[in-house]
Amino acid sequence: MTATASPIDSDAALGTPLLSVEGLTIDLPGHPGQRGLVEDVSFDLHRKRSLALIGESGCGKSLTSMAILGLLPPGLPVRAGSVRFDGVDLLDCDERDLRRVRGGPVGIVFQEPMSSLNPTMTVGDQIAEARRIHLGERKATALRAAEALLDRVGIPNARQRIRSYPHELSGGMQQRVMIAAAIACDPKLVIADEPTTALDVTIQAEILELLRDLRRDLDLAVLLVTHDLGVVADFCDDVVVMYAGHVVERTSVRGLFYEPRHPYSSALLAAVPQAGQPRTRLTVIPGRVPPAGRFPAGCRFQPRCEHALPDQCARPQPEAELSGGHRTRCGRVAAGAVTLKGVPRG
Ligand SMILES: Nc1ncnc2c1ncn2[C@@H]1O[C@H](COP(=O)(O)OP(=O)(O)OP(=O)(O)O)[C@@H](O)[C@H]1O
Repeated sequence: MTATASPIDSDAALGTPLLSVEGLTIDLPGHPGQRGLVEDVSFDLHRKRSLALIGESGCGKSLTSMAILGLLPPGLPVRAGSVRFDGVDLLDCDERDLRRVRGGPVGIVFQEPMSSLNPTMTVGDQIAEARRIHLGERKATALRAAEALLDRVGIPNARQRIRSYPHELSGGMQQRVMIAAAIACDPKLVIADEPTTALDVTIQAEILELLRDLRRDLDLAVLLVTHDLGVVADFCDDVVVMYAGHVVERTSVRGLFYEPRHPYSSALLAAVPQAGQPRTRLTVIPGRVPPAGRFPAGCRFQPRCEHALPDQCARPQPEAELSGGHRTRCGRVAAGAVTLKGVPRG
């Protein structure tokens, strides 16, 4: 695995972020004000860049991405924070305003296309409907655009395929339709939550390639939710590592792979097989992510961390900024008491 993304860019050089999540906190239902499902999550995504939200299952990646567009399941309250997109705080928007954002300036691609596509409408009508709502196009114009979009995302015989229903397409083709719908109204940002996880490995690579081309051609910013570090290395510029609802590290992809600054990130990297390295036993992170409601005080990774000091790590760990905008939520790393291993260079 190679981290090919750009070196760490300073926030100042990149200008105002397109998306800025600040202090996002989501309560565990029935436990207001306690250790949240997602707590004090902050990150910036700049125009034309791609940022990965990574972490093991249950770390809060999906809740964070759903909260951005007001799509949290009912009963999950956002206690605090802001989500500024293009200057507007989406947490202050009502449902009507959010509908204008979703599928318009922000496209969404979910893991399971079948649960997002309408099974009773042809794929052409679904894409055309988005253009009619968001861009005010007439039906015939919108259908022509839908055909061009299906062609753009690599669906053969687009003229015929606009009349297909989702169940008549393979999983990979359905995901291409989802992507066509996501880019239908000239978005600035696409949020993709595990877009390739449900697909065969060969199809996964094709879908990632498609997303990469679209990102370049359409100047898109992409927020990618994934637990696949290979995808992160191939596709992303920046990365936010989440653990048990906290952001534990924020950096460039290069920063993460070569100079991780949180023991959890370093442990994640050690658990990935390295091509070209002699076969050795893979390191496993002992234990598992604590269930919601059982998060420990202070550093939530502390019970699984080989570098933890019980007294110190049970205290709150504020995020510390290191050189080049690299941020960690480990007080021991920030103080220089712990040195961590990344992947070998070369
Ligand atoms: N509706 C809900 N009510 C209570 N807890 C929930 C609800 N939805 C999610 N959670 C909990 O919130 C935590 C974060 O879930 P989330 O789906 O964001 O994790 P994730 O990192 O995206 O995991 P995965 O990779 O498996 O999708 C988990 O502990 C989950 O059990």
